[in-house]
Amino acid sequence: MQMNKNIDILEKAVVEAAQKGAHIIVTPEDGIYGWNLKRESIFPYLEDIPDPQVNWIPCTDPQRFGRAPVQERLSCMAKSNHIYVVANMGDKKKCNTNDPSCPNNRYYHYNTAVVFDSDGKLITRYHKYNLFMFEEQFNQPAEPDLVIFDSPFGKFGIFICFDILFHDPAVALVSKLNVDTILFPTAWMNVLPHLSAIEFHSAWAAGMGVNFLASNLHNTSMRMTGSGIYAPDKPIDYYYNMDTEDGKLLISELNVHPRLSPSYTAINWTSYASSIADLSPTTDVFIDTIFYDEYTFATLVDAKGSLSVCQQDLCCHLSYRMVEKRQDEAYVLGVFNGLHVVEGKYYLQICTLLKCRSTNLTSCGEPTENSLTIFDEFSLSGTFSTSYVFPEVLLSGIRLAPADFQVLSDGRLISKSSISTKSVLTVTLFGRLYENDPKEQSKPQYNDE
Ligand SMILES: NC(=O)CCCC[C@@H]1SC[C@@H]2NC(=O)N[C@@H]21
Repeated sequence: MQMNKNIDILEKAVVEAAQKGAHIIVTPEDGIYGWNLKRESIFPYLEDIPDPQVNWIPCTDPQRFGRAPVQERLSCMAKSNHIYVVANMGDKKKCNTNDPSCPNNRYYHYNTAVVFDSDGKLITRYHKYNLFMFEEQFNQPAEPDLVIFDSPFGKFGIFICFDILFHDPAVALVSKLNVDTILFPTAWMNVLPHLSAIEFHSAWAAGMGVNFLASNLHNTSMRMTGSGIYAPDKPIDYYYNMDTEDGKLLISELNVHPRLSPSYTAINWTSYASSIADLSPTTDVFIDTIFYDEYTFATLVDAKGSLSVCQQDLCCHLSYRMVEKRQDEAYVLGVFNGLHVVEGKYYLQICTLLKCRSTNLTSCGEPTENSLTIFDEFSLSGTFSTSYVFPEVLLSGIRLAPADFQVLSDGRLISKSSISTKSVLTVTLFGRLYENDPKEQSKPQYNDE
């Protein structure tokens, strides 16, 4: 009954999307079974989801693999509206005591993304690999699955929420399997200045050169808002709303093969910064934290200038010009080159220009949402030792800046002339050095019921 209430909401969106001509719809993580569930309490919400190779249309043969009311309903929704439906649900897989990892209740529980094609056939099943904290109700699969499917509208890959911060399966889907579009159910809590949903997801699409369909839950009390339809060169449409509890259906048209579009060029992220003759770091620096990481910062003292800050082999370089140096706002250039260890371990290389929460420099890196300073121009680059760099630009009021910046093939993130009418909050090159990640993420495996 509870899951049907949630599916009723999703169904309205599916019907509207289909009526408006959409070919595929993505719905959010946790959108059907909900929240605050432990291993024992989630069990009744799980279904056995078969390997899609069985060629099954649950809508027409609902009992073939036992009771499967969620799969039956999703399949019928896809079939009757003639649209691909992507949803998140729970899978259960029986195991036995010969398997030392088999949980006490003899079932593995998986956080799972399913796709039904427009005939209602189950065509993919993906088990989330990188579980976030608070997901003790689920098990991590033994290996990351690279789940893809072909359709008349391009080649798709799928992963879920926290997966986006890691190499497998997210990066491998693009670099090894060349997918055009990522399907991304998520339940994303926003963290400024670098991990707000619309900011980071659009940057990942740009850095990886793919279309990205991000469907987030909308729950402002949990800082969850921010869905988007992103192309590599710009966000096509997005929704961010911390003022009301209203969700929104986003519908857009995308290039089926974004990397074939003339605007797409491969980027050498190190080239420009490495070529600057005088990249001697600014001497007047200070240390402060952003989301538990210790950054080295230098202040933008004048209305225009050039600054460099370094941590080990990562040097970040900024040239900028402000319309006016406001006395009531402070901006800094920051660098972080190290292992992030809170809520998961991942190695970051970050260059960032950001507005401090107040003119007190101890506030730099603390979340802040608004600014008044206008830049005529900026150019940010870094000596990255990774090719995985995600370019973020966030404007005052948590808005994206689709037409106001570009990334040059030598790795510079530069403003376009239109930036001089907007107030900038953060400009960031968010790099991930996957090869420096610890092999084991030391995640607890929850075995108790
Ligand atoms: N549902 C998930 O898999 C987790 C959401 C990811 C949240 C991102 S990752 C690190 C940051 N911490 C947060 O609270 N939000 C950000």
